[in-house]
Amino acid sequence: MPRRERNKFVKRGEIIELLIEDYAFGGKGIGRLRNKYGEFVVFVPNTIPGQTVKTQINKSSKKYAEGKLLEVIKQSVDEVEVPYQDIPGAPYINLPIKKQHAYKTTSTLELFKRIGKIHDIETYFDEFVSSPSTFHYRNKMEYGFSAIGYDRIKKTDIDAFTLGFKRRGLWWCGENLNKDSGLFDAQLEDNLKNIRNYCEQTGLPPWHGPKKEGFFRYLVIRKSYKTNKLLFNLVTTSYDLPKFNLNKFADYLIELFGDRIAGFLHTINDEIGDRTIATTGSLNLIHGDDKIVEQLLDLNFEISMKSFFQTNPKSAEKLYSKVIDYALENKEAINNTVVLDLFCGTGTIGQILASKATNTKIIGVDIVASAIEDAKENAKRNNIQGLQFYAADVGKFLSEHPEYIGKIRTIILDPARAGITPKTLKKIINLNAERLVYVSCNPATQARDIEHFAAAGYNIKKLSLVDQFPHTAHIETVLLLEKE
Ligand SMILES: C[S@@+](CC[C@H](N)C(=O)[O-])C[C@H]1O[C@@H](n2cnc3c(N)ncnc32)[C@H](O)[C@@H]1O
Repeated sequence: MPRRERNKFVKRGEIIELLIEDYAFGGKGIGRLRNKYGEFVVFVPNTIPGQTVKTQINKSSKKYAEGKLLEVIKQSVDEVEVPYQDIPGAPYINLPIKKQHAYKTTSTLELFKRIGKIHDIETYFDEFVSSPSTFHYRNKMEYGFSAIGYDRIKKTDIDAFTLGFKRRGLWWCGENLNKDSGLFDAQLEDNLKNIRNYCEQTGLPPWHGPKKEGFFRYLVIRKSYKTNKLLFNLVTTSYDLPKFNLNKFADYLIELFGDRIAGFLHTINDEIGDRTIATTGSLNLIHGDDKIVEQLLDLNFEISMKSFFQTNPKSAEKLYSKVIDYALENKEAINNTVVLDLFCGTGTIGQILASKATNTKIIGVDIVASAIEDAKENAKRNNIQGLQFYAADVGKFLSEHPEYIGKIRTIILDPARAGITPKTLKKIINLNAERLVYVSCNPATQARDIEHFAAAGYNIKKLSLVDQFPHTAHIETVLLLEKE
């Protein structure tokens, strides 16, 4: 085995105090250790420049180290108080939104320089698109039950009945959400403690992570901003189910939320994996409807518990508008042509584009069959013509349809976080389209792919950043690429 090179500053496992001086892409705070040998960088995820933190080093190489955040010893002068319960999913909630935007912009542009080798990326920077709502923007939340809690004063695990989120970095340990986190629905989250009390009083056990046993597992809620309705899904194991009255629980939810309840579903998940939806097991409707309706740019979308839908619909409207603007910039390359919408999910982009273009045929491709079913249903409901959807792997689809080579002028790409595989990327390049609109939820993989597109003659024309998830490190990017 090759010998791991050591540095002269810090060892794995060591606990140190560190001043965070800078921000790197993906929400990593940068601290620096200095001694007679020079300067050494330590990354600490989920920290803010100006904070002094206690961190435990979990990666250490010759060039840099990375630590896990244990405690914020001193806050940054930039931090402000907010009236919400702090949760691991919103590490930057105390940082004013303008500062968050500035960190996201500089760190993303830096990434395009470093990974994508686009050293003049600023020249193509179009705009930073803010989320219309800074708080209460999410339309879905998954809360977990846990038999292990955490005593913040004694700093130790305790036996408990918790409903909320995992404690940051401790997969086995839950923490109660006792009030609004500022991200989802305030009424729902202010009532979560009542739901927890109701469940605890049944005497049935919450899930015990290490033992992989228990009855209550998750409570998943979807919200429609169009109708203000809530769709509930309680996930439990099956063994104690005869002791739990699902209809009575539905009545309790109605007592709490009245006619805001769209429906209540129950999922049986006996698998030990940490997922809400089991591959085996069942999803049963106990009360009301199994879907909610959401509106995006005047189109209606029916969303079931399982289907993918953008988590911040108001910001998704802005994201999609940007994609459509870039696509329609050259109308000649859209109207009366065939456009490929690759990695199309529930087909939202294709539907919006078809409704705004003239005589355009849009072919949507996604690997998830249920997303394609939803895409077809939604297109029918919105009465949009000219769309064809295929459930297939994009690479395989392109191999099976050589007739598109040289015939496509515009392609929309919106892959998952992993980006585009090298083989599929080659096939996309092979289509020889004039223009690509590439949307990404992970600019690191997008920047990697851009280097290949650039080598094939595609130049960046415009780049926009869209803030779909305020208070997190996530950022979505939209790129317009054109062939020389
Ligand atoms: C970011 S989502 C796209 C969302 C979509 N544009 C929308 O607005 O609904 C990425 C999509 O890529 C799909 N996907 C992942 N790997 C794929 C593959 N190899 N072939 C086709 N689709 C794939 C996923 O199922 C997912 O729906």
